[in-house]
Amino acid sequence: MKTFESLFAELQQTVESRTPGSSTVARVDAGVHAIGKKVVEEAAEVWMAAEHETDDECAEEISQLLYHLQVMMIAKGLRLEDVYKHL
Ligand SMILES: N=c1c2ncn([C@@H]3O[C@H](COP(=O)(O)OP(=O)(O)OP(=O)(O)O)[C@@H](O)[C@H]3O)c2ncn1[C@@H]1O[C@H](COP(=O)(O)O)[C@@H](O)[C@H]1O
Repeated sequence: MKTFESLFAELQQTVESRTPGSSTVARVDAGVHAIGKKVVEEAAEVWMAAEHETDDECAEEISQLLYHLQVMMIAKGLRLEDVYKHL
């Protein structure tokens, strides 16, 4: 099973190597404005799922939000430690 750390390492590698066909590369290339819109959209979907959907559907929306937050971190050149130091 993937973890937050293992997904981040995978995405960093995918973007660094510019893996052909990767949606993550395309999202990073689209820039922080587009990524930010996705973060807000996914956050709203988490909220709606928490209120109106099953726990598993809510968990899936949370996983998508985490993914898009990681895409934002990579687009900004942020490392896990840059975020963790604020936790
Ligand atoms: N974990 C994820 C992941 N979570 C969410 N998403 C993306 O976020 C979308 C979910 O958003 P929506 O529900 O809004 O779906 P949508 O409306 O089709 O979204 P858009 O594509 O239009 O933005 C999915 O369709 C995926 O494109 C992800 N895309 C990739 N990953 C993982 O990232 C890794 C690299 O993926 P690639 O870059 O695609 O090779 C792989 O391990 C993937 O499993």
